[in-house]
Amino acid sequence: MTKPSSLRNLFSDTPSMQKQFQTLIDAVQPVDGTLTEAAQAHLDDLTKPRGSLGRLEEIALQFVRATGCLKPVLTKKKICCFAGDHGVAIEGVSAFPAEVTPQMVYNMLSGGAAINVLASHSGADLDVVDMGVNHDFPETEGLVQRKVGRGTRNIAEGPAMTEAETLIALMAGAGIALSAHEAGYHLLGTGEMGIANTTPATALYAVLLGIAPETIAGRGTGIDDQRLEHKKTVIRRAIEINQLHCGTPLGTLAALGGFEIAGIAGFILGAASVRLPVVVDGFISTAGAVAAMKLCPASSGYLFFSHLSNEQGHRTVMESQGVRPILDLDLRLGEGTGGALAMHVIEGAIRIYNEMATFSSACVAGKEGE
Ligand SMILES: Cc1cc2ncn([C@H]3O[C@H](COP(=O)(O)O)[C@@H](O)[C@H]3O)c2cc1C
Ligand SMILES: O=C(O)c1cccnc1
Repeated sequence: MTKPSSLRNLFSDTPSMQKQFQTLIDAVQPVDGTLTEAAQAHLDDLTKPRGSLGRLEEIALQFVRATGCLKPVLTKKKICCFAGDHGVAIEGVSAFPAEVTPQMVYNMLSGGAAINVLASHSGADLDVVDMGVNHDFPETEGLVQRKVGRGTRNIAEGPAMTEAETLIALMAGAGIALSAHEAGYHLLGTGEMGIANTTPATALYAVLLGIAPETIAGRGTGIDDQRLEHKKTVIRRAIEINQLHCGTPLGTLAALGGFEIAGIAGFILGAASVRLPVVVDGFISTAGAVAAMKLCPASSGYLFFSHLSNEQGHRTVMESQGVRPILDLDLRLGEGTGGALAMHVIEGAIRIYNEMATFSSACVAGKEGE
């Protein structure tokens, strides 16, 4: 499926790409834990019993630590939906044909997809990023062109991408986050579109987290029992055939990932390098996040896991990371939909932190005995 692309030719110098990528990773600093005490004291001084806003308080603390700012601003939000095709679609692992990837990109560009509605509902701007769709799109507003190839190779037969292609996709994602930072965004969200991409996501989890793939392989777009068994076989074959390439997180991402998944991982690393928090969507976006955290553990503090996907396996993955996602709405769509919804909650938490009165400013008596 993959053909040479102009982008790939531009960056064919792998050592220099590796150097650039290392510079990006080195720029990611751990979140600022020294602010926790002051931020907690502020939360405790607001006119409410201590801790009564539960996870909103935790979210506000995390946002302060991530941004390194005791008075954080959160008004401008952007969701980037990364799109890519997958060679493994030919194995019949999805309930839908691969043509749906470009068709859904067009749908997003004309405003008709779920993510258009929910991004607009949460006041977030939306860009669709062509990381590797097997179709040439005309220049369109809202479409960011970063095509690395026209779909990955079939992971059941060998590596999805070369390490060079993976570095290009990672750096493209990082560049998009850096541009968003320059444009003044305060919070980013991930999304994805790519028929068959629950298959590489599952294979990545299995290898990066050491989880048996059959326990986390799910129905994706709605495959039946027979196709699910076949999908598990395909994933097992992909892991086996790519074993030699999976010695490092980068090698694993290249062998078993996808252009949009690598784009998401890079997007997260780019955002983390400039202390820009990212809301991670569901099952596939989380695979990009896990890859980012394996490549650079310090990036984890910048991530808000938006929701628990209904896709089989997401709970196991979240538990393995010690994460309790913000929402649990039985969503299993992707595109960034869960992230868009969780932005409401995060924005609510920051408004609470910034706008509530304190006991002294509102002349409210404190807890008896204190
Ligand atoms: C119409 C349509 C819209 C979507 N929006 C997101 N996905 C989601 O489903 C796909 C992954 O599931 P699988 O691995 O089973 O193919 C991805 O494109 C994901 O974004 C969609 C899928 C379809 C069919
Ligand atoms: O949770 C998700 O993101 C998801 C689940 C199934 C299919 N597509 C996306």
